[in-house]
Amino acid sequence: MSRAVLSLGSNLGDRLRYLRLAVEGFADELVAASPVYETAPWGVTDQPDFLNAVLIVESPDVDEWGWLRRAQALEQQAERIREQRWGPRTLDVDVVVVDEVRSDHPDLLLPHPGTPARATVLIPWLALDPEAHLPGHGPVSDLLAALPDSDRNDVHLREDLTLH
Ligand SMILES: Nc1ncnc2c1ncn2[C@@H]1O[C@H](COP(=O)(O)OP(=O)(O)OP(=O)(O)O)[C@@H](O)[C@H]1O
Ligand SMILES: Nc1nc2c(c(=O)[nH]1)N=C(CO)CN2
Repeated sequence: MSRAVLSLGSNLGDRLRYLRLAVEGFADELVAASPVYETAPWGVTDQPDFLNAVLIVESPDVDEWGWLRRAQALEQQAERIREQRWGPRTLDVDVVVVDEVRSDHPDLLLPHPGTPARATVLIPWLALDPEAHLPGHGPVSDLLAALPDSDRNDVHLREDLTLH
């Protein structure tokens, strides 16, 4: 049995449709889906706003590499073209954590190294699991509290949008 936290992001085309495509792709393993958030872009800031959300998925048959393969297959289905690091995309599915697994393989870094600094991941994750902790880093609520106000203020709940 493995349980993973996946982060979803889209800032091109019909953003909600792409996030829903990911949810449908994980329908058999879905434990919980977060609310949808509209977020200002970090990294490359000169690009459209993102929709971001987090899923918790669980399966007896899928290990961490299996979750990565599944994530990448869904990105492909979303006609994702990889052009620019941190640039616009129809669908980004990152594996944030898988249980307590640590990996320093460049194709699968676990926990995902961007997580502690990304309010766009921490806020939706906390909405699903207020007790969440990031292996090696501690409570997700503490990580979020350590970020600048401006990062938290860039993440806006979209109560009018749902993932299913
Ligand atoms: N935990 C992980 N989840 C998803 N992809 C990962 C992970 N760790 C390493 N990778 C690798 O990252 C590459 C994908 O990078 P991608 O283009 O999605 O980066 P990005 O989304 O622009 O940046 P970031 O990874 O910082 O969010 C793939 O080669 C993938 O194997
Ligand atoms: N707000 C926001 N900004 C981003 C995001 C994202 O998911 N949300 N993903 C990026 C590349 O992984 C780059 N910048």
